[in-house]
Amino acid sequence: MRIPLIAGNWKMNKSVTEARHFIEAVQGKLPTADTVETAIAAPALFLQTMLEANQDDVLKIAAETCYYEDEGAYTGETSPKALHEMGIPYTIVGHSERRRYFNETDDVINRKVLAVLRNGMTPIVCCDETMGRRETGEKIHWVVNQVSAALKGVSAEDAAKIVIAYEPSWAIGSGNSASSDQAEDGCYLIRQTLADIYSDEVANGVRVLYGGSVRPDNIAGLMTRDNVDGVLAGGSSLDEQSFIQLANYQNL
Ligand SMILES: O=C[C@H](O)COP(=O)(O)O
Repeated sequence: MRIPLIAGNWKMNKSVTEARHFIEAVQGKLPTADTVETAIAAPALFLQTMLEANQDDVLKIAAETCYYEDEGAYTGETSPKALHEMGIPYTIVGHSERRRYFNETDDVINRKVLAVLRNGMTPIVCCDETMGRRETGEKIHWVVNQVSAALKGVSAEDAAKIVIAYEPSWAIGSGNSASSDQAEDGCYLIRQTLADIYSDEVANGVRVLYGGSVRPDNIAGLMTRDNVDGVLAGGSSLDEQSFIQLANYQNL
């Protein structure tokens, strides 16, 4: 059984103080991890404060990115080794904003996936899709290529542990979520790609999330779909009450 994962991605928002207040506010209000797992990915400079405020340890504190080397002369980068040492379990890799604004290529994303796994963490690998490609029917190649490139050299054993997020660019921050049919299509395609690369067993164990304008008023419909195992929410994860609602979507 795949335990749903409701994850937030704060991007470059909030201050350290606001981050601490958020974590304090959600204590005791999130489902226990054996029913629905919850995570917030935040800028690296907030993580220690968030870990310290996370007294009940239900919420997973995650990173938004990291570098693909463990240490060395890479000014300004975040070490996956150091993240693991802090107790960070998840790191987002290959978000479309990293691809677009920081020129992350499939090769860089693949190296980061390998680095996150090598350091005992789980990558949340983001898979993008542009409106133009969706309309011209190129979606299949685009999604399949991104998943295949990101997982190059990843063993079946490691692949079984990863999380993949299907995040169409046209839905991110637009207020227009994919419909539940579109989300299911994208997540199914990713699972089929995993089955082709590895096996049905691996594909059926991997959690595939949908991301793009997920809100408390549309999460329940998305989560009814067979291949949608959770969400990666941006804007609606910034407010604690909204995130608590997302996490408790089964009661909405
Ligand atoms: O990682 C999260 C996605 O970029 C979605 O962001 P959004 O919920 O603000 O559309």
